[in-house]
Amino acid sequence: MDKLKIVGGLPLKGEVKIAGAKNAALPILCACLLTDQPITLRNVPDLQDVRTMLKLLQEIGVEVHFPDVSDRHHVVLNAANIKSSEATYDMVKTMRASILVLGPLLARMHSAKVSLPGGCAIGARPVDQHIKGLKAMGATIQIQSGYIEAKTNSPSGRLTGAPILTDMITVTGTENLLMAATLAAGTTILENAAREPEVGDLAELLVKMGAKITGIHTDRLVIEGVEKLHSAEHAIIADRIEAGTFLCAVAAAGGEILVTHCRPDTLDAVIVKLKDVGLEMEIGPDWIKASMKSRPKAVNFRTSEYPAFPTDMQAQLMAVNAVAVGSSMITETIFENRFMHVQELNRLGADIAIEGNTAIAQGVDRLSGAIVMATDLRASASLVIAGLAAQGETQVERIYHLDRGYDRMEQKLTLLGANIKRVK
Ligand SMILES: CC(=O)N[C@H]1[C@@H](OP(=O)(O)OP(=O)(O)OC[C@H]2O[C@@H](n3ccc(=O)[nH]c3=O)[C@H](O)[C@@H]2O)O[C@H](CO)[C@@H](O)[C@@H]1O
Ligand SMILES: C=C(OP(=O)(O)O)C(=O)O
Repeated sequence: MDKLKIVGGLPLKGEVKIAGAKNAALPILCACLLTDQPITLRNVPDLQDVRTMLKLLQEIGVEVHFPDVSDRHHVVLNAANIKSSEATYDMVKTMRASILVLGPLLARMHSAKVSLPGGCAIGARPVDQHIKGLKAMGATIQIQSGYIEAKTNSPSGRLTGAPILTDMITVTGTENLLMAATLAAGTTILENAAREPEVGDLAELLVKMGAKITGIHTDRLVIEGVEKLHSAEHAIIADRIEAGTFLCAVAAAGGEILVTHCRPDTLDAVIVKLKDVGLEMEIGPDWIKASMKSRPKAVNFRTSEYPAFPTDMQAQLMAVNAVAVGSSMITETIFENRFMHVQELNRLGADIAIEGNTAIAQGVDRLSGAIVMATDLRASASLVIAGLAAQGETQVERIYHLDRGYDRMEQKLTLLGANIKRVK
């Protein structure tokens, strides 16, 4: 298993180019299932979850073509010949986002069989709202031997548009129902829809494919179903979580970096907190110049749905608080078990205690390198940030979690002057 060795204490300096968003790429790759015509995608991040999704789509019968073999960010997908409507346990267990094939397969093929995702390190993460919404659209759904078995019932085979109000805001739930609704007969109204920029990016691609959607980027999506969707081209939106991760890295380790190819307008809540931390930022339309000349100041924050502070940035900003002047309270409201990094940060010398869904961090002068274990994707990123700020050598083990969601993180950090190496 690969690990990362980091010798910390060096300030970061240079330019870093942000990749396309994992959480937009995954649903957008699944959207190709909605049509028998090719979908051309650019700015696709080259990371493990995308490779897993492409493999799953190939198993289903999608042709995956890289027009330039040396460029994995430009992909053409063609789902003209779907041969299976199944996502197996083996695929779903490695990546929960595999559930995103359910809505499109059901809408286009009129049946689908998708393994029920289990819980994961950060929480139980049920998919009851996905199922409830598809049932409201006329699907019959049974849970059989760990699989969601879904089929449509109408004589035409199409789902039926319906009003759907989810019990909570769910990102992939909104995406699954949105994709299913594009091919349903009649109008679907998704109330309490997630407003994450990645949902908006998916909706924008669907409109390019011929879908009729209004209310994009709001919590009320109205979808008038059409009989067929068609070919389209789309560039995936920049990854706001990757950009935020590099901003936290410079806030913790010090230095001056230029973050390019990003979307600062999707990072408002993160930028507000990083300003309070003391990170100086100059912000352009698609770049952020960030410099940190002193020790960070501790900030309280609370995660919530977009546009509030994202849960996917909680662990990284906690690493900044770990080395900040003062104490902070960090409240996680989205997932019930997203503090697995606390114990590992404490192994590096941090002073963080957990009380219910709140972590209380007393900033320390310095962390000192140690062997730590990554437990999930963003926990890994927070350990890398802490390792960059720590004195001495840190080894981050189990970085397959990190590889799921970051496109070449250690190469990018090396270009910024960090001493970081992947060890096989
Ligand atoms: C691939 C992808 O885009 N992943 C993101 C997506 O995950 P994901 O879409 O899985 O997260 P959700 O927005 O669905 O989850 C939000 C909360 O709702 C609960 N819930 C959700 C659905 C459901 O049917 N029942 C239910 O109880 C979940 O357990 C969680 O507590 O949004 C999360 C919240 O911003 C992010 O951390 C993930 O990075
Ligand atoms: C939790 C995350 O991803 P996923 O939903 O794919 O597990 C994440 O990106 O931080």
